[in-house]
Amino acid sequence: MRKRRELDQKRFKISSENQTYLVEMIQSIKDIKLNNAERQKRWIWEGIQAKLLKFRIQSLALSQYQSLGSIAINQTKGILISYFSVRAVIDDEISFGAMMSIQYIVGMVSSPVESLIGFMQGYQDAKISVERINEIYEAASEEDIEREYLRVLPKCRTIELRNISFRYFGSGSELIFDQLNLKFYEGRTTAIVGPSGSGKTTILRLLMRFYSYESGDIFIGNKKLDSIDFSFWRDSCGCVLQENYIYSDTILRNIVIDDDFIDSERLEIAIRVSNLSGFIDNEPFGLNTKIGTSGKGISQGQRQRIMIARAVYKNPSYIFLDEATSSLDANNEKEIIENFHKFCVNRTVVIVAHRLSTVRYVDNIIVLDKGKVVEEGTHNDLVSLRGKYFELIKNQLELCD
Ligand SMILES: Nc1ncnc2c1ncn2[C@@H]1O[C@H](COP(=O)(O)OP(=O)(O)OP(=O)(O)O)[C@@H](O)[C@H]1O
Repeated sequence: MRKRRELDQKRFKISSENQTYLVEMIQSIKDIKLNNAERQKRWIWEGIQAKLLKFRIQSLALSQYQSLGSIAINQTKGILISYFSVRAVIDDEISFGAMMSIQYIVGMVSSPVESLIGFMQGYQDAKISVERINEIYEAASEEDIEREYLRVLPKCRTIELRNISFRYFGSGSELIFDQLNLKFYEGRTTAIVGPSGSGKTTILRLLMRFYSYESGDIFIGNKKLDSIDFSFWRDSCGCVLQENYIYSDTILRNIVIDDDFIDSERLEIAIRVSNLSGFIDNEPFGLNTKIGTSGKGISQGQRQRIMIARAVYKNPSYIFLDEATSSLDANNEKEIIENFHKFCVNRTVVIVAHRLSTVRYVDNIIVLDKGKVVEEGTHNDLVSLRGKYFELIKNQLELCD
């Protein structure tokens, strides 16, 4: 059993590696062609297949040993019983007829014994599978089930990060934030700007509670974010992240993800704000047009607009946008930003952006560098400061002037 479990664990690991690799290959097929990397990638794939084959042979050998063992036990038992019953006949202890009866009974019993051994093997396999499924069932929940969580937002909706220290698991010992302090004021739009890798997206991920921080706290008004129910909090947030996913479903079901009942008023607002009506009207099935892997292909700009509509449909109190308009053409971007400004009144909004067009008119800009706040203020304040913000956007300013 122990050997079987060990083999199964190894096979599971290598099968997962195989699957991850295949998914990555399918997703990056154009890039592989572009870089003429077919041969190199195929070698890696063949290496994984060879490892898989090795484990398959090992588990096949183990099954053979087990069934050989059961045959050997069965045959030895038959030989021993024949031997002793023959000896008993020779010693005149039993009659020849009795010996024949014993042989007959033993023959009748051996088939159920073989089935029992087969059953034991099947039972071991089933037990290993159940153990693996249980690992998922028994995985700790995001929330502590013993604790009571708030299902109402505090009156004050300002978000405050106090002394947050955070590092990604497995990325060495490097802290992404060391005692970071930040405020996103209620009812205002704050933009986070900064060089690539400065930690902008990570802040949004922490706000969405995808990761836990090492120390410090995030406050919503006077309540710790930790004390608010996870799903309630995520329901209160409309989020457009770079990792958002388009499902293989209709446009409608990509905007309205989890509601059985579709609120037509909210849907209309979502389509209007994200400027999607032209795109939807041009499709023969309108909102019911299938998109995603098994549907109609969509452009990056259309994808972003669907994500914006998804966030708006939730009618959230908080909006977090990560480069949400980076793939839009200038006209679409302008219209969507204007629509969004109207929609965001009285909502707390955090925008991560590189484009000046997105951050220029926000209430507050936070400039992040290597996980630290280096400047903060309005666009005009920061431009006249001629510091880091100015450095970041000066090329775009020249284009605008
Ligand atoms: N999933 C992850 N695992 C490990 N490290 C990560 C992960 N995501 C980001 N990082 C690291 O965290 C740091 C901050 O990354 P983040 O994506 O927050 O930066 P960013 O300012 O949003 O960058 P960009 O403008 O390029 O999107 C980077 O050094 C990056 O290498």
